[in-house]
Amino acid sequence: MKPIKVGLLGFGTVGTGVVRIVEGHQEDLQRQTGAPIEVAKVLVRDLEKQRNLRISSDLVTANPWEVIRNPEIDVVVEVMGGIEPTKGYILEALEQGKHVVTANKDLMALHGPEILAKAAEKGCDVFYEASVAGGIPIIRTLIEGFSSDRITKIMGIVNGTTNYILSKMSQEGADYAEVLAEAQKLGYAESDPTSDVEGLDAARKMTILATLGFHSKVALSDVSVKGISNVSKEDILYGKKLGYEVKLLGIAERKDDSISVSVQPTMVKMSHPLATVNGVFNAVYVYGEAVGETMFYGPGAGELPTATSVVADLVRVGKNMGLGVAGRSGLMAYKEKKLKSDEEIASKFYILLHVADKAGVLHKITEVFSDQDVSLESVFQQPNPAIPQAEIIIITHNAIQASMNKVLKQFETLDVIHEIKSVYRVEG
Ligand SMILES: NC(=O)C1=CN([C@@H]2O[C@H](COP(=O)(O)OP(=O)(O)OC[C@H]3O[C@@H](n4cnc5c(N)ncnc54)[C@H](OP(=O)(O)O)[C@@H]3O)[C@@H](O)[C@H]2O)C=CC1
Ligand SMILES: N[C@@H](CC=O)C(=O)O
Ligand code: NA
Repeated sequence: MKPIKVGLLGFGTVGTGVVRIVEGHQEDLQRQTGAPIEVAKVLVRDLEKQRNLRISSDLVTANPWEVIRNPEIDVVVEVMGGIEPTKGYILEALEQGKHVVTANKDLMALHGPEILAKAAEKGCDVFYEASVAGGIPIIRTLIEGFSSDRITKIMGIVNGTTNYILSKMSQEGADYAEVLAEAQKLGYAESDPTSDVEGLDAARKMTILATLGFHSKVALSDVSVKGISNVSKEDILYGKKLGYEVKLLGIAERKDDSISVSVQPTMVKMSHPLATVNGVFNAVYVYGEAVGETMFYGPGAGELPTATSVVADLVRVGKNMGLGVAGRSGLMAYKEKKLKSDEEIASKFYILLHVADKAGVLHKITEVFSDQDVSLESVFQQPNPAIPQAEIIIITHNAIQASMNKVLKQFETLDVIHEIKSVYRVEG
């Protein structure tokens, strides 16, 4: 039986996991694909690096063309990351008639349509399950499981690093910088963790999910993004007091055929299932008109969970090769895209203010809200000897962003408000 020969681009956290699973689960994989899967070549950047090799050192190269233009190789698995030179390598591999499996959300969010078009032209498969929510099979769920439904909302905790940080801050009062270093050590973070903590990694994943869920070409630039680097211990503490957990939430909604996609720290009501997702775990909540509410949960990053998705994609390629049906993974983005402006988006809001600790302050603040027709769900005030001022924590009822912006603008003119510390969207 002719083996399915695989060339790996990258042999870091995910690449090592791929080799481990291909080796450890070989018999089961072979039963499904009908042929053995063989890692034939592995590209790395630095040949001198100390590695725990599970393959013959002869297979390791620093020359990309030994993988991409190797006539023996059937499938290129891209787990090196980044946009360039990676995009060029993938396009060349497709040009050479090779199928591609990738974990690269940066690339798929920015250039997915171009890569998928090239694959369709060449009759090759491109699968990218690991690119969103590492070990959760959410991409094939959207493409296949919900092909009969109309999805109207996708809400996700789709970044493992930030969820790990926020959970440790909430549960153990841990220090932000220390937990980030831990997440890096555990192999969860991107090579530049700024894209994790500033929300860009989650925005890339939401771009992919929204494109698949709404059948419209959502661009990364359509996503409004805010990360967690300014989330304070205070926010987490006060959120808890009021019954909320702070989560970095991606929210994609379609209403009256207009789409909005955002990523931001959000107060999630503790009774909502997303509030209970902790550590490196991810979860994606999907609402379909026919199916109603669904939720998918699992590890969002890490060596073996991510590699599970990569190897599952490899099995799919192997099956398609056997059946002669490769090359049909094109992007089904057939709907015109209409974007909703941020100003029109309605939600509840959490606001933390530092104010003068004197009579009449609360009255002035509530007056501003009523001027803008924003009603309040709860207001909580306490002195804070550390500042020394008072802190006011407010949760509003549903209000559109435009009204909230006007409230915040008016707050800036009130001398009793010393600082608007935080403003977050509230869900649940
Ligand atoms: N880690 C995770 O949990 C997850 C990662 N991903 C995605 O998977 C991909 C890989 O991530 P991860 O394994 O963590 O990354 P690592 O940094 O651990 O590994 C990257 C590998 O690619 C090689 N490499 C990088 N750039 C080049 C280059 N220009 N030429 C040749 N080789 C190169 C590196 O070589 P060398 O070893 O010599 O440095 C290394 O072996 C990324 O796209 C990431 O976003 C997706 C889901 C989860
Ligand atoms: N850095 C990413 C890795 C998986 O995509 C994360 O933390 O989720
Ligand atoms: Na996935």
